[in-house]
Amino acid sequence: KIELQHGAHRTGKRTDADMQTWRTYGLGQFIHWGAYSLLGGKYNGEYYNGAAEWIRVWNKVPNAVYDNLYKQFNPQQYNPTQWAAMAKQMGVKYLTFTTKHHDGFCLWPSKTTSYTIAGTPYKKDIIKPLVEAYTKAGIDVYLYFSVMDWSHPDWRYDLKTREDTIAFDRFKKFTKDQLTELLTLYPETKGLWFDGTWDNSWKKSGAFTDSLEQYLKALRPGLIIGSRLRADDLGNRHNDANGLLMGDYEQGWERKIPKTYADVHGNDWDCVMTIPENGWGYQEKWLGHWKTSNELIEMLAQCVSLGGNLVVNFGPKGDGSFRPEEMTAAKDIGAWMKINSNAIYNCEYAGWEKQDWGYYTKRTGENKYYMIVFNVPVSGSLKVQPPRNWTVTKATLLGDATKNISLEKIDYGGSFIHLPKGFSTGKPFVIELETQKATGTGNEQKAKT
Ligand SMILES: Cc1ccc([C@@H]2N[C@@H](C)[C@@H](O)[C@H]2O)cc1
Repeated sequence: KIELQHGAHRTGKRTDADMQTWRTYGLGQFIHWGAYSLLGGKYNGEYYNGAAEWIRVWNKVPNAVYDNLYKQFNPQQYNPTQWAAMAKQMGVKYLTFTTKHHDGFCLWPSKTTSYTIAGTPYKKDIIKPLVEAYTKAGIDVYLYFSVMDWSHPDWRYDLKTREDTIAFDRFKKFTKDQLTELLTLYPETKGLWFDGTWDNSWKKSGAFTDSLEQYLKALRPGLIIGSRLRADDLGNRHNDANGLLMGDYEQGWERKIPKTYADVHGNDWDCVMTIPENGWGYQEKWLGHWKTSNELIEMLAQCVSLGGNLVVNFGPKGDGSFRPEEMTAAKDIGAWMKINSNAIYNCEYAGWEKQDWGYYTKRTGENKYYMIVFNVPVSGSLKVQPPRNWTVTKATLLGDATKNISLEKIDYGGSFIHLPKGFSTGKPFVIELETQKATGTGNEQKAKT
């Protein structure tokens, strides 16, 4: 064990009510919106082949051009009530929204810089009406904040000289002031989602990241902050030098999903996912493959089956409207959740042996299990093999309990669920299992020799 002043201060999961709620979400929405949304990954008729919100680093866009884009930001179609309604219909339980991305443009009227929404033709605070609309719709709001800020003269990638350190100390104060504004202006928000914390300057600021987190949590008791904020005494991020997670949940799953429960290391976690291949801000042209609604539903099932949440990203245009592909995804996922959300909300890792037909989830606190089925075997029968002395007592198809699906015990353990001949819904479906754990002497089930 390595002695650390600024490593993890807690082992194991947070057990308070705010974190219990976070665990129940299942499905979230990310929204990336800012000056980059005005370009959509394109400049002078050419497309940037990287992530659209990173277009400022493309040498074809002069910094002076990019840094003045905000003077055109005037989203007359911005309608946070409509955004919240779309998210509500989709079945989303929490939103993560970009208050400031790496470019430094603030979507709230910050007093710490002139590079804010107040300096745009739109003038008005974007965040307040958004927080109100989503909170009113019953969706919790989390604020994305990029520590790295390309617009700030005191930002440093590394601390090589005394001058660097003096400048970066000013930058740390600026960062703390901005975060204080956000927590003070938007008291209904539940957490902060940090990004832009991978550079050496931040890795060398472990003590500051620790005191900043403690300051923010004192300012807002219950605040939820992932593992992407902190660095320990030695510059380790996410896990400290002793392998302990620094944060309320693991925030490393960006555009990737754990393969097995072992990969989760007993942490809470969520996966943030783009619908197109890469790129979070609005991109006029989606290159390559983008996820179909069924693919997104399968990612959702995968995440919840391994004890996490899936957060699907949307990148509205500069005018505040969404792409048709995103609206379709929201509608399709919403239609599926309307029937099957019992397998997603308030659910956790089931711990049953995974079968080829899909994923198990378990309702927290109950002996209720769910089968989220993507692949029906050629036999039309789904094998369920719970741990020994668990038996399945009832199987019900969500959305159509009349469909008679029969249950047959298997002599070598578990059950078959026989689907009606020619059964197909054309999309993933869910079977709810009521189960019982056999009590008694336990020798009812002869161990096979
Ligand atoms: C290498 C890399 C750095 C930053 C990112 C940012 N994190 C995502 C959540 C987006 O904000 C993206 O710009 C993505 C990849």
